[in-house]
Amino acid sequence: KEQHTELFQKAVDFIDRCYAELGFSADQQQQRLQDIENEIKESGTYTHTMEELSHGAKMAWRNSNRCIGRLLWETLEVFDRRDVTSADGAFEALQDHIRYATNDGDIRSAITVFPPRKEGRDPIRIWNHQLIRYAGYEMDGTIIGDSANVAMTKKCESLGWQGAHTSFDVLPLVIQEDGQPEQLYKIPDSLVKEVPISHPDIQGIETLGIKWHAVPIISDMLLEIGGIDYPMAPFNGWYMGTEIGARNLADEDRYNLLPAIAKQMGLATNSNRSLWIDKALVELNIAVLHSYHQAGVTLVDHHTAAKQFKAFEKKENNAGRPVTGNWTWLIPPVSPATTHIFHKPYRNDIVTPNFFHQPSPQD
Ligand code: HEM
Ligand SMILES: N/C(=N/c1cccc(CO[C@@H]2CCNC2)c1)c1cccs1
Repeated sequence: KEQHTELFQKAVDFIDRCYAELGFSADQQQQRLQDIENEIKESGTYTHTMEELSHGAKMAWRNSNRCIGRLLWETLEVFDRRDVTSADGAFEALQDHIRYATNDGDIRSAITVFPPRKEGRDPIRIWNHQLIRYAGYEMDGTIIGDSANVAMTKKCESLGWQGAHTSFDVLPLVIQEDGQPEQLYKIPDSLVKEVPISHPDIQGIETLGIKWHAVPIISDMLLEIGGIDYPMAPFNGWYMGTEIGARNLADEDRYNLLPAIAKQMGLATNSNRSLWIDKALVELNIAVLHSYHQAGVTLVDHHTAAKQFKAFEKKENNAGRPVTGNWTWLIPPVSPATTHIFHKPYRNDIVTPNFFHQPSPQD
């Protein structure tokens, strides 16, 4: 059938490049393609070997146009959990991922791959955007916690979850087996490493009681490799400081902390021209970088990250691979024009393997 041909074509394209990169011979490649053709004819799909899955996941990171952290694409730890089909089993695997990635602060980049989509059905899905995120509560006009997560918080409450209503309640995981009602799982507190935010010079900032979690673990994107879709493949790296200091804690429709920082700095906030917002923003980002360093938690500043991305560009050119990128995401939200990225264009061509946004399980 034509969709078998389409799938086989995607497999050929992937195996060609993957086996060339892994140094396999033309014969090994031909033999593998023959096996894949037979498997597709028999079952309508095909199963990646451990090696194909591992290298495919690394290629997907390397092809992520919006990612500034791609220099380290080959260091990704890949956990093959295609054996997991129950929500309970998935919860165990997710706890293993959090433990491995956190590594007491010396963060290790990892991805856990759960079973692929089969005949249009997803064996198992996670509803969370990231494994560790803070609840957001709407209380008569004001919001407590992370306003980005108000809907997810409501979803968890509808499933019986009750948060403590602090600004930093870690949300439970919502996991759904195909055709089953979604289930709630509380991540043990001992697994959630957090960093209290203080400033090296401005003492008052510590009194604000701000903190953030150590490890970002994206759990709602789809990993596509050679025509096979993996709708549940949570992956983590470490944060770039600006994500926390210039967006999560600074955006007006997130924690909106710039006025509070300015107050601790004794800045007048009644004139734009004084650039008080910019002064508060820089000091908050200094505080984030200082705090993660103090806590021994891996974090990269946006200048270092940009230099690493430059090294990635050079490495890819030497490998004869074009670098694709999404400029609007690659430039950092603080001092973008001080990085080389700002001053050059990038082609935003989509190359697979890659990570894609997908409808959330409730859609
Ligand atoms: C190792 C340290 C890493 C750093 C510092 C880093 C940094 C970043 C940053 C700053 C963004 C933009 C996020 C935003 O603006 O909201 C991003 C996007 C992205 N990163 Fe990385 N990254 C790292 C590792 C990884 C890993 C291990 C993967 C996957 C295996 C990955 C895949 C992606 C993807 C797919 C996006 C785009 C997400 C979207 O479209 O919503 N990154 N990265
Ligand atoms: N540092 C990171 N940052 C992000 C990477 C991908 C996505 C996100 C969150 O994206 C949200 C949607 C747009 N901005 C917030 C953050 C990483 C997460 C997982 C591996 S590295």
